Amino acid sequence: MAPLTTAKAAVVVRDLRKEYPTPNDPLVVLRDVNLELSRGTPLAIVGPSGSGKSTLLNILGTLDQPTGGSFTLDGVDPFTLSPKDLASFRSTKIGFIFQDHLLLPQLSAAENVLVAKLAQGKATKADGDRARQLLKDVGLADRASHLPSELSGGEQQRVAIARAMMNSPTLMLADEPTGNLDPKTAQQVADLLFDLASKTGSVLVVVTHSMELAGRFPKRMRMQDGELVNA
Ligand SMILES: Nc1ncnc2c1ncn2[C@@H]1O[C@H](COP(=O)(O)OP(=O)(O)OP(=O)(O)O)[C@@H](O)[C@H]1O
Repeated sequence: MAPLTTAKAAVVVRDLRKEYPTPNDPLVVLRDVNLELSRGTPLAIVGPSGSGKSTLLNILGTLDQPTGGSFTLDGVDPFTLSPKDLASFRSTKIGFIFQDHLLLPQLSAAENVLVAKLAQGKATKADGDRARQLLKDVGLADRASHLPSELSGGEQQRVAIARAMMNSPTLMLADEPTGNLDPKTAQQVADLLFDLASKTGSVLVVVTHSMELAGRFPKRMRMQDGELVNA
């Protein structure tokens, strides 16, 4: 049985389980995952291919539902929310950074940072100012009007980081954020992630195969046999 919840933990995962039906026995990907993270505790999750890292990240991102156990973010169980409330919870509480940054090719860097607000049809002047400040924070003040195709891979990933920060999320989830970058750019992007997460107090969770990236985290865990263990 997992220990009792710590009141100040932003992320609390208890006995989390995820299984997929198969014609025979179900495939159990997450067996018994427990995790507690407070603001300012960056975590790297490592583990072999197929061990369930992305599955866990998708559940923390509320993109997928567990089949057992519980997950709360800022004290809220997102899976009890209506689809509309869940979408709003996700967009305000969670920022995503993927290996393939998934920028919209027809939008400028600044519009990509603002995309969640534009999709809601209500980007205010203050939102525009924040997007510009974020682009400045990631070192791209002079690239705000560039299209993704006019930016390097590292620059595109920095735009994706600024986009993830737009709503000052409680939780920043990154799946192989430096996977497609050369070593020097990867280091710059990792530095930026740390800086921004510590500046904003977001909980940063990164899934990576890179031991170099994982080695920089104060807290590292490994997915092993469906459980998270200290690495
Ligand atoms: N929708 C699904 N239906 C059935 N099985 C799935 C589904 N999604 C993932 N799996 C299985 O769950 C297991 C864990 O997958 P997951 O993508 O979480 O692993 P991972 O640790 O992120 O791997 P990698 O490092 O290669 O990205 C794999 O065996 C995968 O085949």
